[in-house]
Amino acid sequence: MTAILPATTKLDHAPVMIGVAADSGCGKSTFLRRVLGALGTDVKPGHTAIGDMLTVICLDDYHINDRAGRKATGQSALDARENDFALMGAQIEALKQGKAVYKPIYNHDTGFKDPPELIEPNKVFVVEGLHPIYDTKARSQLDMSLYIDIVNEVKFAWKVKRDVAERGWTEEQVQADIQKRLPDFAAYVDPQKADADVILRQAHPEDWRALPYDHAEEGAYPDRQQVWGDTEAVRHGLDG
Ligand SMILES: Nc1ncnc2c1ncn2[C@@H]1O[C@H](COP(=O)(O)OP(=O)(O)O)[C@@H](O)[C@H]1O
Ligand SMILES: O=C(COP(=O)(O)O)[C@H](O)[C@H](O)COP(=O)(O)O
Repeated sequence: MTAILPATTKLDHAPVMIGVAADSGCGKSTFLRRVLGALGTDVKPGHTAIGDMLTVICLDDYHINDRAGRKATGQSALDARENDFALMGAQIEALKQGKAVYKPIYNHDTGFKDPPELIEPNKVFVVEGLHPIYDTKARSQLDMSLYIDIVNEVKFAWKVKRDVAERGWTEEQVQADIQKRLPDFAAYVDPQKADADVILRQAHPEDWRALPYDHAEEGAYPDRQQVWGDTEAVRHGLDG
């Protein structure tokens, strides 16, 4: 199957391309679901969130191996060798040029790769995941890059809660996985901060338990602004 092809949708301008990087459990998907919700456009049902003007692509789809394959290599999904940066860079470049792509899919529920899906042009693309700023080719296509930097205590609690509730793991399994992934986080994910245009941090991480967040309330959640209003944006590179 051709991975890059002419688009059926034509754009007047090149799309805006934004990268959002963070470790697992830092709230990337939650944050971007809220952005899509705030835009108020319809979102097509499917693996990738495609709204009327914004498409959010999850870069986990570029994992080379499925879960069993990673078990065989003994490498985590954070390891650069487990991610197809050549295809990721080529497809992000193609989307930026207004082309369509057949993007692979990694299915977190099954741990398998699903058949590729067609992604057509859109006005704005967000590419979110563990490594949007890691590789030069993908990074060079971005108009803006953002790194979400959440303290360990908070992100690990969020990850445990989500992976137990939504991905079928036990708390012990998630804790063990977190410990196993720590060196790869330091080697492959955290360094992207140096190249990010913007770093988002919680201003008061010690208060996180007081936040009235509940996944079940998604869609009818009254305090969205409040939660992310508690976030400090640190701008890099403006002072030279
Ligand atoms: N702003 C937030 N406030 C409170 N809890 C949050 C927030 N963002 C995310 N979470 C919690 O963290 C979990 C993981 O978030 P998610 O968006 O899936 O992370 P990522 O996509 O970075 O792996 C969510 O299921 C939710 O329980
Ligand atoms: O860490 C991530 C992304 O996580 P997130 O979606 O939380 O950002 C990897 O995609 C999974 O570890 C894949 O491995 P598995 O599916 O075996 O856990």
